[in-house]
Amino acid sequence: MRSSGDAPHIVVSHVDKVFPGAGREVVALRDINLEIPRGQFVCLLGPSGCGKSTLLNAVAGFALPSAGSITADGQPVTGPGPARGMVFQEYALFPWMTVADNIAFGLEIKGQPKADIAATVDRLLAMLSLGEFRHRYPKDLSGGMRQRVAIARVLALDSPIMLMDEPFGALDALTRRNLQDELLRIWSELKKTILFVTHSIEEAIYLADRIIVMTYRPGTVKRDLLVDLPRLRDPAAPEFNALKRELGQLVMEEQQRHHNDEIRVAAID
Ligand SMILES: Nc1ncnc2c1ncn2[C@@H]1O[C@H](COP(=O)(O)OP(=O)(O)OP(=O)(O)O)[C@@H](O)[C@H]1O
Repeated sequence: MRSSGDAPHIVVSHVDKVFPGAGREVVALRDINLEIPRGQFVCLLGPSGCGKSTLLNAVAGFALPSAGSITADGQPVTGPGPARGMVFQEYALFPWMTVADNIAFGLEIKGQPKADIAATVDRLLAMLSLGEFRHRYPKDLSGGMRQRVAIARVLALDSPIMLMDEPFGALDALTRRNLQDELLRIWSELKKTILFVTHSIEEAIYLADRIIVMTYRPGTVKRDLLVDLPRLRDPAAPEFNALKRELGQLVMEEQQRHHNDEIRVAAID
């Protein structure tokens, strides 16, 4: 028998998600089955519209599946819960709160003692190199700094699972790489399970233990592959490039289907 430590941390079982539409419904997900072990870094990869965010939101509990089931940290997902922290592309910070207060917010809601909250905030400010910015407001920060605060805010809650929806999509290339490296450092230190949405093939190969390539409408698992390259990975290395070519082909096929679908819909309208 397996101990709970060996049980998959996230289980997605026969999940469908159908959005009703005027005239035509959208099958965003069809029969998704995934078992994600504790501590694995998984990227969901695919072109726009293939259901990556829909799947992430289903695991988060924001939008439940039309059919099938999801368990996370051993519990059925029936809504958002403390085991699953979410980082969005749009930083989702409170603009009227300082950096430190944004990080402290969730802990205050939980009613933690003030001294514990202060200690956690100090630790996270240091971990994400935000010490100098603790009294600043989000509007006075760069996009990269805001995203550091968003990550710190989720880490404050100590969720074993981090769900990340294109968190670095709006950042310039250098800031993005910098935050990818920070995330890898934090992940290896804190041993979180991460489900990370991206449409960047390079980002997926740079970060993930495992890449799930999704198909466009209906969203299904097209390829589920393990990335067996040592970290930190070198995007110029031949093995990295070989994988990039292989995944590029898969993603392009789905992009083409997306394109054809748009032409078909435009012709009907
Ligand atoms: N609330 C909704 N109502 C109707 N259709 C929706 C809704 N949310 C998503 N969809 C549709 O479901 C499909 C999957 O969308 P989803 O946002 O999950 O894709 P994605 O892969 O995350 O794309 P992107 O990278 O553009 O965010 C799309 O065709 C989208 O139009």
